[in-house]
Amino acid sequence: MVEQINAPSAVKTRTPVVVVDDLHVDYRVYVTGKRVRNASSKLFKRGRATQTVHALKGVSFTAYQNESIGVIGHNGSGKSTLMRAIVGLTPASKGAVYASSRPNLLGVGAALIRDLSGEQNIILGGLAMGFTIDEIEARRDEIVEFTDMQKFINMPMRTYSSGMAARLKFAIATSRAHEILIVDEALAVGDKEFRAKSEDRIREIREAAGTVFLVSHSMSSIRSTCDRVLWINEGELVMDGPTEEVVPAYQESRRDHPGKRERDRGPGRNDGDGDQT
Ligand SMILES: Nc1ncnc2c1ncn2[C@@H]1O[C@H](COP(=O)(O)OP(=O)(O)OP(=O)(O)O)[C@@H](O)[C@H]1O
Repeated sequence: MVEQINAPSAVKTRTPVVVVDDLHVDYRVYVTGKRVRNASSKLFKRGRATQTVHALKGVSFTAYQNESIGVIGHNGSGKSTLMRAIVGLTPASKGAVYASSRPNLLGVGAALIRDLSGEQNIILGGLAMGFTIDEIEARRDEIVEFTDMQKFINMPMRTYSSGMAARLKFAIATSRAHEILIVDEALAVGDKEFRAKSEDRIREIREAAGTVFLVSHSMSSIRSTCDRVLWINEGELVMDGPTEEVVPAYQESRRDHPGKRERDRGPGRNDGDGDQT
């Protein structure tokens, strides 16, 4: 599927890789201990009532090959839900997601084992991503070098800090070429130097004809990595456009609502107000 875009001097072609069409996601949450009416006996009895959280309310956009798309919005706005729906981990209540190939949510986390060493986890994570032992062996040195944890690579992962574990996870997951890669806050726990390296790698993936979604509260990461930004607010896509337009509009809205800035502050996160690391 190729969309033709008319330009004044030439006809440019862009290849859509993800189409999100009027996507709605509802979560049903049990409210424990709430009294619900028993219809047959007309008596009240203790039971479990459900409440619906309408996390996404009709989001639509098209992502194209070679784009690096930032996804921003304050806590609980629906960013992760959108990413999980794109990958297929969270079902749509209404609407649909179409993708030209299977999108990958960064994280071989589920495959990694805390009692194994970093080295053993590289093999395990590589196998989980479909590499053969020979292919893993060929990438091993580059993965270790990327983590910059040569001294710790034979120690059990349970001895790693959250930042070290995130480095290893990022290095393993991005050792493979991805057509559609989703990075959800993976950079938040890294230090400044690692974040810069990770951002370079995201750019490399994009240059190799990949499409990258980066969910982040760090406007500096978004600015240095993304050419387009989706701003999600209360489950709705409020703005979709060039980074240099969407980020200032988002920051301006937060200046008007300082309470949101406090809510978004969390460990390792930036609140989008500036270019902190
Ligand atoms: N598994 C779940 N069950 C019920 N409600 C959920 C679940 N996951 C998310 N929600 C709700 O859906 C809404 C959107 O959450 P989501 O995690 O997508 O937000 P987010 O923008 O990624 O937030 P953050 O920036 O804090 O990571 C929130 O109201 C949240 O409470």
